[in-house]
Amino acid sequence: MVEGGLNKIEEKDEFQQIMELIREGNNFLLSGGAGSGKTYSLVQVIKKVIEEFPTTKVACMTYTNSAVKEIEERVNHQNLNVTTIHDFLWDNIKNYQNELKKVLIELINEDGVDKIKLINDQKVEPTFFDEIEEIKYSYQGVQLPQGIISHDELLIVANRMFKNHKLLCDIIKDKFKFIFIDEYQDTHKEVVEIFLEHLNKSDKHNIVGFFGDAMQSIYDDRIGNLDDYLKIKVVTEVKKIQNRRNPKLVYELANKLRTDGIQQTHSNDENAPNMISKDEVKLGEIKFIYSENEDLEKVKEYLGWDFNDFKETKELNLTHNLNAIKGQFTNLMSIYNNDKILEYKNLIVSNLKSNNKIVISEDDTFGQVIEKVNLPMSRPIKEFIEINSILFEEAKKYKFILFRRIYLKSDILTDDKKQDEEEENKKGSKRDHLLKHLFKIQNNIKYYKDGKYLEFLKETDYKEYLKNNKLVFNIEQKHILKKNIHELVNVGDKTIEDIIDEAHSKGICLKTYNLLKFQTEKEYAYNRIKKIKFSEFQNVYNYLEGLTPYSTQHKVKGDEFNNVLVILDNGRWPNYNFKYLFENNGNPNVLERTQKIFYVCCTRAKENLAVYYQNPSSKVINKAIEWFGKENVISIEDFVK
Ligand SMILES: Nc1ncnc2c1ncn2[C@@H]1O[C@H](COP(=O)(O)OP(=O)(O)OP(=O)(O)O)[C@@H](O)[C@H]1O
Repeated sequence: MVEGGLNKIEEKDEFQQIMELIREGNNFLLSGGAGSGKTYSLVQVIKKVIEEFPTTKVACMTYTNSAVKEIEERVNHQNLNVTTIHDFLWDNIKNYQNELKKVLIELINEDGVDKIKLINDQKVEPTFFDEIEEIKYSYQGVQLPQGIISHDELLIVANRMFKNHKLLCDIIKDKFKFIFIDEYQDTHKEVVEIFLEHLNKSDKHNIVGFFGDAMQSIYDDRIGNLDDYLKIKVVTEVKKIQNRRNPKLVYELANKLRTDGIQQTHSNDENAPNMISKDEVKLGEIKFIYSENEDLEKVKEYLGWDFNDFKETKELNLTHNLNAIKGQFTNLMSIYNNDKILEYKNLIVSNLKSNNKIVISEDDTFGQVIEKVNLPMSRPIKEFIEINSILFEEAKKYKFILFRRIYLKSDILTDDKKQDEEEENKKGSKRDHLLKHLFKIQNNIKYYKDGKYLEFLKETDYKEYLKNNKLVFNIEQKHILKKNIHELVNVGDKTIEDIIDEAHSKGICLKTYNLLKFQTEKEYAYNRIKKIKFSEFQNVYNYLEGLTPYSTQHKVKGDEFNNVLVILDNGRWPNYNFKYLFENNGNPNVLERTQKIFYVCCTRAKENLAVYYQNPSSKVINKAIEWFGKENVISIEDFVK
């Protein structure tokens, strides 16, 4: 009887199986290899649920704001609420300020919650936040004493809020009968715990659905898989086996790379992008190209792809640093990523957190704190300071209470989540106020250059500028605006500071309060950044807007392109090692991480895939022959000959 029932389920396609689980009131997990059409299924399920349960609301959480936008556009229904996970959690707890304050105090005072700690691990009274009007959420560094929590803290706080408060669980279950989570494998453990454990406190009923692929879990501190929950049958798994994106050679290679045994086949759906007809799948191309020396240009020549067609042709490097060299923004990258004075400051800050004997006063400069803490410098820090002695002298003069809050990290520079102004202001944006301002200037320039005059008029502050100067927007002003933007567009060798000043004085992009705040509170960082040429910032802009052929291997998850070139260079990142991957050895964590990122990269290709390895061992070449086939393993030196 049971067997018969199971067979019946297996005959149904994944969509039908999920709908059946939903109707029976079960949580589900749709897992499937790359290109199996999980996003497509997610949209299909949302549409069906909205149709079948028209009086209920559906919450759908996904990773990036661009994914949010895509799903919203594809479904476009008032009963659907699509957000990032962080925004969803914050929206659902932010109105319970008293409880938020209590939970924060509980966490500050609790041992073992390292992420939520005050300086010197100071413990606090229950009244600690009484003076603060409201707890806020912002990406810009933790400022716990002011009641501001950031990205990572939010997850811990939200988790505790739901754990402590059954009422909150009741409210959310009442509000959303369906909660769907896309790319579940990259979700933090705290989030899964909320939905699969804490919500059970409430007797109300709702359904949680997860979509994703354990093989594509490429971030370390995330849940990775739902095996523990599947075992106790809190969630039922539905597998998607067919591949709709990749040509045959690519998905056959992907089958060899998977470590969990899932083997994909193509669908018989003639509308799928990888099908020529109902019965014939595209073959595609795969190549493993190697050389003894750095020969990337020759590799590209050999491939003959049009890398200017950056929408369909991508070169995937492991790190933003590698892309910064190719995309020519190394100066900005090194300020955001490699300021050893700030690194030293961070070490001092964490030292202070664990050492309550040193007393810091409000007037202390960074220089005075250095003397009080007397923390030895590592060699790279010493060397950096030797080369940048003037910068170090400047840094030492800043008040420590402000200087300690300066936070530069490559993530801030390379965050591509925000694409339009409305999104810019959303919580969760990693960009600092200076970068936001620079993006606004460059949007103006780009709209004008691309002939998008309506967008330009919407973006520019010119009307506000005229109002401030008691002028009206007449024909004469239109001419002046045209002249102004025309001049601004030619950035030449002007610095970031020159362009900020010029855009302001010409009324194109007025300096905001937030910019001024950055300039004064983060003067040290601003003084460094302002000297860089604006054209270098434009390179960053183009890179982040996808207007270059370069991308990181992590960033392309979920995307697809006709031609994909994967560069197998570890970029001095010890977490990854492509040699281990091909030789199947080395540190198991590094190996697993590399296997996953390589799987993600290879499965982006809709037509042609090439990987480039410099200086491989014979063991690496043998593995390449096994995976790619002898005829597809090519020495670029042979090609040149
Ligand atoms: N039923 C379908 N009919 C036609 N095309 C489909 C169908 N399902 C998916 N596709 C197409 O197949 C491709 C892969 O789908 P999708 O991006 O949803 O896969 P995915 O499982 O999310 O992949 P990944 O895990 O690699 O991100 C897309 O181009 C999508 O539009």
